[in-house]
Formats: sequence, structure tokens, C-alpha cells
Amino acid sequence: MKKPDGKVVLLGDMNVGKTSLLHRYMERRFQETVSTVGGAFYLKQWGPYNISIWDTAGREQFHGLGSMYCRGAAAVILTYDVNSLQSLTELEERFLALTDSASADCIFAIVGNKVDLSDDCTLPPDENRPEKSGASCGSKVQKQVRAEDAIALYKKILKYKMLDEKDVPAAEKMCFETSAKTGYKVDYLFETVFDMVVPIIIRQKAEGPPQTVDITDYKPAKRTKSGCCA
Ligand SMILES: Nc1nc2c(ncn2[C@@H]2O[C@H](COP(=O)(O)OP(=O)(O)OP(=O)(O)O)[C@@H](O)[C@H]2O)c(=O)[nH]1
Ligand SMILES: [Mg+2]
Repeated sequence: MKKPDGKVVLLGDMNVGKTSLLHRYMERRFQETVSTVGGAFYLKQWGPYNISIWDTAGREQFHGLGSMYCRGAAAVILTYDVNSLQSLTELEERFLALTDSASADCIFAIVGNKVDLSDDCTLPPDENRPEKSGASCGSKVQKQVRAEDAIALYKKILKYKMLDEKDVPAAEKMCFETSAKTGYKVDYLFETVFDMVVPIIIRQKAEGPPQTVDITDYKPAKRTKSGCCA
């Protein structure tokens, strides 16, 4: 198997549709899924580069694996369900810290999936959110997360990473709404991310393999008579 040149990771709560988004993009269809165990990846040829796209498990029991999957990632796609405010909150509370192991210039995309369930049912900006999720709006449910909520999260991520808004892609460009079921904006999402990942791959290649410390090289320091180290 060809070694991947760069890595993109999907993170987010269980059931938000990470696996379905990847199926839609890679296999061009929407099919029944089972909740992901651990993680799995696809390889995508993008121009001369080979990009691995990692699908991770949202289930709490696999949480510890997340930062391992993010190691060296050039992009992280933080995914939520537009009909679940909790799934957006979880991105900040549970998943953001996992990205500490990603590449220093990792790009972040925030993706609200399942828009097909709430098309044309966006809450007016000044209206309070309904008490319960799934409030009726014709035959659809009322969307729980507004685009502005995702943009606010993107800005919090920049703060967390101590990045200046001037140095990174604009929030409006990096917040997406998709439907894995209908395919709405799925190609646009992945292809926008891949285009942004290419310069990171080029830089990573120019810098060579990451500098790591080989602990087998470690030799204990000789002790002097005084008990101090030489
Ligand atoms: N209506 C609708 N349903 C979706 C969409 N995307 C996923 N689903 C459904 O939501 C459920 C969960 O989808 P998955 O893709 O397995 O979710 P996941 O984020 O991979 O979940 P974990 O693997 O447990 O982390 C499945 O029943 C999907 O069919 C979508 O865009 N629209
Ligand atoms: Mg999954």
C-alpha cells in the first residue's frame, strides 16, 4: 500500500453521520451503517498526493483513541448533527482537546450534517430555541443548531489554538452544512478540505519526517563520587 502523504480525521459524537459522510463521498451512496468501533480509514488520491481520511468512533468508550488518530493530522473535520445542539456542545467539551496531537498548522472544518431532516426549518435568528428537540415544522423537524452557533465554535477553536483570525481561513468558509443522505454539499466539503491540506503536505514533506526522540538511544548519565551526574 502506498504511504499516505497527509491525514484528515473526522471527529464527533456518535450518530452524527461521520461514517455516512465518508461513504457518500468515497462510495457515492447512502447506506445503513453500524456504529463505528475504533476507527477505519480510506485513501483518496488528490492530484499527486495520497490522503488518508480517518473515520473515528463517537462512542464514549473509544474516546481515548481519538488523540492517537489525530496525531500529525493536516485537517480535522469536527462533525455535529444540525438537529442536536448537544452534538455541537460535545465538539467543544469532549473532542477539541483530542486535536492537540494534530499538526501545528492543522486546519479545522466544522460540519453540521443531516440538513435533509430540517430543510427550510431554520429557526429565525431572534427566536428562542424550542424546549425539546425535534419540534415539528411541517413534515420536518426544526433545526436545533444555527450557522452562527457553528461559527462561534470555530472562533473558540482559534482562541484555544491561540491562532489569529487573520492567519487562518475565515469561519464562514470553514463551517459547512451537509446531508450524507442526499449528498448535499458533501463533495464540496471534502474537496475544499483537500485543497487546503495540499500546502500543509508540501510543507510537511519539505521538513522531512517529524523529529522524535528515540528512547532506545537513552544512556543513563554516569554518577560521580559526589552523587551528581556527569
Ligand atoms: N436523515 C439523515 N440521516 C443520516 C445522515 N447521515 C447519517 N444518517 C443516519 O444517522 C445514523 C448514524 O450515522 P453514522 O454515519 O453511523 O454515524 P457516526 O457519526 O458514524 O456514528 P459513530 O460511528 O457511532 O460515531 C444512521 O442511521 C444514518 O443512516 C443524513 O445526512 N441524513
Ligand atoms: Mg461511524
